[in-house]
Amino acid sequence: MTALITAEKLSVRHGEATVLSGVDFTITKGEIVTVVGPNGSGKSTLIRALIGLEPAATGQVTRAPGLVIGYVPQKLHIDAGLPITVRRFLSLPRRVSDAAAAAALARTGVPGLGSRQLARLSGGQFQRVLLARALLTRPDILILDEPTQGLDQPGTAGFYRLIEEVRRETGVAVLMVSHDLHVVMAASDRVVCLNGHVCCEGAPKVVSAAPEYRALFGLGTGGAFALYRHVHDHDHEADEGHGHDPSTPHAAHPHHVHGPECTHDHA
Ligand SMILES: Nc1ncnc2c1ncn2[C@@H]1O[C@H](COP(=O)(O)OP(=O)(O)OP(=O)(O)O)[C@@H](O)[C@H]1O
Repeated sequence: MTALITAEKLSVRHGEATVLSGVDFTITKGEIVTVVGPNGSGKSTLIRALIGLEPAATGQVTRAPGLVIGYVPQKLHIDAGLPITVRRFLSLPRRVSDAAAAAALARTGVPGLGSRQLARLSGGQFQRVLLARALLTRPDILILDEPTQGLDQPGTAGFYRLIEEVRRETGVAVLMVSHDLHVVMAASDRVVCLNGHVCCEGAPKVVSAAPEYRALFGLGTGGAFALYRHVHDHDHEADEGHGHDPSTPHAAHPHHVHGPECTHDHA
């Protein structure tokens, strides 16, 4: 397995505050990994540190040589008064041919939008245009910070299906931050739960086979809430032996599934 990005014992500080501590993380070629966790748990910070936009206070981040990253940030403010068409936007910062632009828009399910004003797109169309622009760089890894924010449920499910198709066709790895817990569980190879440190991680299919998972996810939004209320009742000290190796995922132990109650520190 080729590691594209690896973090070892990564800590990140914002001023006096330690936002992330002791994070070990790896994503390999073609994997879809989703980071979940409560607001302020450091998800965007982790993404930015992995890309190199935030310095590590301690530990280190290693990226494969020549790695091409297609990054879609959490917030991209487009001034409603800024006259820019989708076609021109796709050529920023690097010019792409009309054929390539049209193909990328078709691939992401928004063919023929090229002449539209960027500021006038719907939320779902805009996310697909952002994805099209990221794909035009032929990335080894797509990094998407809450790509379905503001989309309705069908829009969200459709976006994840698209990501999966693109991965299948191109072999691109995908690292996402998401709050859409139901879809995340269905659409990710691996889920990492963050709360200042990695609380738990593992293959969703292992988690989804567990009765505890069904109790959490079979209840509509109640299930999602239950996930966030979960009491993290195990001792991390006792876990040190298997750490966060995805081959022995925390998620193999259903009671390890997620939750802000896992507020204790590894340090
Ligand atoms: N540039 C910054 N300067 C100071 N503090 C920051 C900065 N960026 C983020 N923080 C703080 O770091 C913590 C983690 O923020 P981060 O955006 O990584 O969380 P998140 O898990 O992505 O949250 P959300 O789900 O709300 O998007 C928060 O307490 C936030 O206030």
